[in-house]
Amino acid sequence: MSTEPSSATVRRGAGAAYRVHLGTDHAGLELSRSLQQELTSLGYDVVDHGPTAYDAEDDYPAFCIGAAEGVARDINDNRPSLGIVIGGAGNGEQIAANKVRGIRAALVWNESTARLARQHNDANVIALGAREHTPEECLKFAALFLQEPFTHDSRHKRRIAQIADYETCLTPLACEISRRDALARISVSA
Ligand SMILES: O=C(CO)[C@H](O)[C@H](O)COP(=O)(O)O
Repeated sequence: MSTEPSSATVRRGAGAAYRVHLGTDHAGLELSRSLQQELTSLGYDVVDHGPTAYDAEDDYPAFCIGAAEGVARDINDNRPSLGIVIGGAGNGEQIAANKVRGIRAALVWNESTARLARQHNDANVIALGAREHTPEECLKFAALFLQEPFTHDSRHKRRIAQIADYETCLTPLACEISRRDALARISVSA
């Protein structure tokens, strides 16, 4: 049974290993369209979460949360999947994507942050600012993000697990740290 939302447009590339979910707003629509074409031609299985037409008054949250939910659904189904959310700056789009459980969305603004998003953060979504870069730069950032593996270094896994713990158990990390500090103070004074 397909898990695609009915509003999403799926473009299938030949031999795609990864599915890529895209969501944007009016500020990123042109870039999203050219990224969809490029990524499809590179063999990615592209899912467009909109918008489908230019509207200068549209709002990014639903489109970007839709893309992030697509990634989260795929991860849940053990399907290799990543997401790209685009806006004028990318900030609000990143914030919206990060509200979806299981999503680690990174704002990418150069080649280094594109690589580090995967290497250190195992980011499954990136946000791009279409008004901040040329389309060629954005394509390069997207390609670097999609191709870069996570390092699986234990320190990065530990930090990602701390974020996931907070997300799933709502155990406030700050409380945990202050509890440990308090215990340390007690053992020093004893
Ligand atoms: O980047 C964004 C959010 O972070 C939006 O794309 C941006 O705020 C849209 O601006 P406007 O409505 O003035 O075109």
